[in-house]
Amino acid sequence: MQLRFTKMHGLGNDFVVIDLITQRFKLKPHHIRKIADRHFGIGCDQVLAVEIPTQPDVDFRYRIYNAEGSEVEQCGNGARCFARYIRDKRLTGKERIKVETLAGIIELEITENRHVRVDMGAPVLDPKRIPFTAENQAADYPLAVNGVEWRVGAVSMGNPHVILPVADVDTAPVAEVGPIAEQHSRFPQRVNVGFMQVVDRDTIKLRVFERGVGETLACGTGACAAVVSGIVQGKLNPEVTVHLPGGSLSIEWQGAGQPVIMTGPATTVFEGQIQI
Ligand SMILES: N[C@H](CCC[C@H](N)C(=O)O)C(=O)O
Repeated sequence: MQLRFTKMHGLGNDFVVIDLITQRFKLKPHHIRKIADRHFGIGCDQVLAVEIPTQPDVDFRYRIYNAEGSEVEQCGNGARCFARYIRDKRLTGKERIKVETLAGIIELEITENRHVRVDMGAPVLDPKRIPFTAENQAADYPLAVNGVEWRVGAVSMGNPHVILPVADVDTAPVAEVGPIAEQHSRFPQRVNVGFMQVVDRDTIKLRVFERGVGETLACGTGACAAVVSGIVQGKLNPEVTVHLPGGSLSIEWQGAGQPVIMTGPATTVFEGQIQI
């Protein structure tokens, strides 16, 4: 079958977006792996599917698949691209759209400077719901990775994140520690691994080794999780600029029970068709 797709990225975290409303097709893991393959397919970090919602009072359903084929709960950079896609394809005339994801409903808004503002919902800090094995909820936790004891943050944005503090992201052991931490036994659903350098109370630098992908140029939910962890640890103010290798995001969190607001760009690169 020929599938129409749109290639997009959010700060270099790249996506293949497929409209499964006008194209009836059931994506299976091996399809995802072929589409995501940077040599034998199109190439991307994640595949995003646009679907009809299953819940009332929601505009669209947004399904997210990591390059390895696994379906995941949430994707921040993907959410911004999803909003841009819906707007550019004129699939809605609304300024704000409600989107159903595995992690729950998120609200997307296209701002005047073509950036996208996303209400990512409230973060989850209860270890049991991340999920993360720990006696009690804490601002940070001891975690032994490859024989080194780290003090890490653990946060879910619908998907699990562990945040490792580093003095300099440029020399952070992402390639060595990322894959080991991703599979750590205390994260039963594996985990996205963030390496966070606090520059000042309003600024961090971040690199992320993503679950099911590897290091990406940016991770939206990773940026949200890192800021939440830094605020909980008393290191950051409520509005933070997050500098990632692919660019910068604005993240805002006013505290427990409040949603995390992420604002940043979304870019369409090209359209195409793939025989699948
Ligand atoms: N790898 C993530 C999903 C994509 C998240 C990322 N691309 C973002 O922008 O949030 C996971 O397995 O939870």
